[in-house]
Amino acid sequence: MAPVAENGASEQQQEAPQDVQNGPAAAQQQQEALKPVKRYRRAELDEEEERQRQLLLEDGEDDYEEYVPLKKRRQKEEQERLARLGRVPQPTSSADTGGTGRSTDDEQEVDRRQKESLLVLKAKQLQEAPPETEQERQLKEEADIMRQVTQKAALKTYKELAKDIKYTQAINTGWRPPLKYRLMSDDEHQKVRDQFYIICEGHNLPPPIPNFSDMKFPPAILRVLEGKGIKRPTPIQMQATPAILAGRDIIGIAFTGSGKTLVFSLPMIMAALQEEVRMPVQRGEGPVGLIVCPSRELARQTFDIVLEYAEALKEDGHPELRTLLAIGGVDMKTQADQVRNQGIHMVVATPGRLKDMLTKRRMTLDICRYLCLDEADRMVDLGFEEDIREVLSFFKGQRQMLMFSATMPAKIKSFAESALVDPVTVNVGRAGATNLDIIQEVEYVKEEAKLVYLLECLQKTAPPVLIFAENKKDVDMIHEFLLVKGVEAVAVHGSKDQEEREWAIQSFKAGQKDVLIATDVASKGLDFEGIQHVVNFDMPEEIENYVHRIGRTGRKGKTGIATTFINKNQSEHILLDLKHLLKEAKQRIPPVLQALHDPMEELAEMEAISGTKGCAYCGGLGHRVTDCPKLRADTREQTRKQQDRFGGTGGGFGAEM
Ligand SMILES: Nc1ncnc2c1ncn2[C@@H]1O[C@H](COP(=O)(O)OP(=O)(O)OP(=O)(O)O)[C@@H](O)[C@H]1O
Repeated sequence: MAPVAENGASEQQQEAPQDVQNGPAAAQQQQEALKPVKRYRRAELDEEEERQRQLLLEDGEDDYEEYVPLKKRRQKEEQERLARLGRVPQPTSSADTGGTGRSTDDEQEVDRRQKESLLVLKAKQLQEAPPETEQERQLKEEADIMRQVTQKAALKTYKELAKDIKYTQAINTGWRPPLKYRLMSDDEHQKVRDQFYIICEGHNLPPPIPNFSDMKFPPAILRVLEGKGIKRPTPIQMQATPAILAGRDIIGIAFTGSGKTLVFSLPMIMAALQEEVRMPVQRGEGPVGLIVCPSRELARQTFDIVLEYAEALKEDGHPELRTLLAIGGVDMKTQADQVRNQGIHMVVATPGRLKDMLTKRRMTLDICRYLCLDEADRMVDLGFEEDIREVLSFFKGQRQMLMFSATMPAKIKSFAESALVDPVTVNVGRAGATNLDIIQEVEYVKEEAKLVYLLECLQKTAPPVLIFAENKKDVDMIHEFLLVKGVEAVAVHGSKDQEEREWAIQSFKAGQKDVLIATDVASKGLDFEGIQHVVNFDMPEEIENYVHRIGRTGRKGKTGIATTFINKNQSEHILLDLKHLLKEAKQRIPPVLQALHDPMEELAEMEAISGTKGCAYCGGLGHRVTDCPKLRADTREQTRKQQDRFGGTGGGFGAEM
């Protein structure tokens, strides 16, 4: 007897007596219903499956693939393999052989293979595979290295990490491009990008807008821009400003002097204004927007710019926007009082002081929704990564995050991407490329002849001139020498106190001093008016620093000269990087660099296959990541730090025992 369905049948049986009263047809239907519902037997199920399959095929689903058990699949594959080798495959199952059993070598081979573990099979496969070429091996090695160096904890708050909070949409600012841009097609927007060499990545790209008034800035801001002779946006401003105004997270890469500061400062001012109008910032509150810079000098410069635009807005009757400069070397109490007494809208800070103020509860990021890391890669290089991570943990909700620099090696880019929500990358020129408005001259000068030759070099152009040296000691030595020779010179480096640093920069900016001698502290982001000539008293150890140093000239479309002294004290690596930069910028390559053996010439093919030019770690064009001196130095430094943490090289747990 067929099995009875447990629920369905019994319910139908209960309802039956009422329905029988409704005539013969109904009675017959009822009889059917009264039949016990049977469970399908296996054979019937197979028939049913076959029927469904036929139906699917009739419906045009002709990509149906019959399920074949793994064992059968392996046998089939093996037969095909043997057939390819020219050996006649034998039937393998007892069914196929008519129950004669397995007798041939091939069958035994198949049997043995089926019993082999996946690991053994994989090892055999590898043995059978064609040998790896040297290029393939190196590319794999490079990929491994990059995977290791980019595997860092994501830039997120502790709460976001703990609760696995992921933001998927950009912040809604309410800003939209004017209608005429919204009516334009994507192709039309792309034409504008192509015209200005703007390379953009990301979803739903906002349009490039080639004038400031269409970005909907208030008249006060347009007036200040015009007063500074800033009439048309530069390519990075054209594309990145609308994207930021629309609330998007951004990685902005453009050559030195291309106007990146305005790209992130103006939208921050607009965000602060919007917030103040919506709900005025009270005592103890703020900031709404935050810009973090790697040096005090750069923070002050950005702060001054923000102040100027905020003042102009106030003059035009907009609410007051208060801005705080939070940098080391200045009394923290004054900075904290400003927050406590009035509340602030915007902060421009260096990472150390910012972290201090937050941990000491002198300021919160409770209402902060805008964060920009200027010279982001340099900040990570300078060891501020952990400070930034800590600062981030003070945010209470989603923030719009922006990262800018002229150099952005792949390792930083992928690290940055971990923090950004649906980001837009705006690239104008290759990251790490030099500004083409700079004439780069490289001269071989013996160490002992450098000072004398420097004096001669200063004759190349009129002041102001900037001189860079790697070491503080050299900066002091050059400074003294020039003062003795009657040159109006000032000097800046990290060991000078804050007052001295500020005075030197201000007097040089104001044109009271002709020459500024500095370590790399002054190389990133500082915007000095009309520098004609940058002299590199030595070649920096990292090629990115060279790009930033010489980028102090050739700004605002003016041409500048950069002279770099090299000699045998420089490593071949950095000289090769330099040679490639000069080549890329179509500059004269001096014979001493021409003569260098260049391994990259042999690796040109690999560059084409991998699509990565030069080193993915530091951005140098003269070597690959497998040969990167910076990576080696960073690894050494990391090991040293780890050893320190565990009690020094000879100490640690071992020493305690
Ligand atoms: N659209 C513009 N037209 C003309 N000048 C501009 C424009 N935008 C900015 N500037 C001016 O160009 C100079 C360089 O700008 P900024 O310092 O922002 O460059 P940057 O890209 O940040 O350079 P760096 O990479 O060296 O930091 C500034 O003096 C600024 O006032």
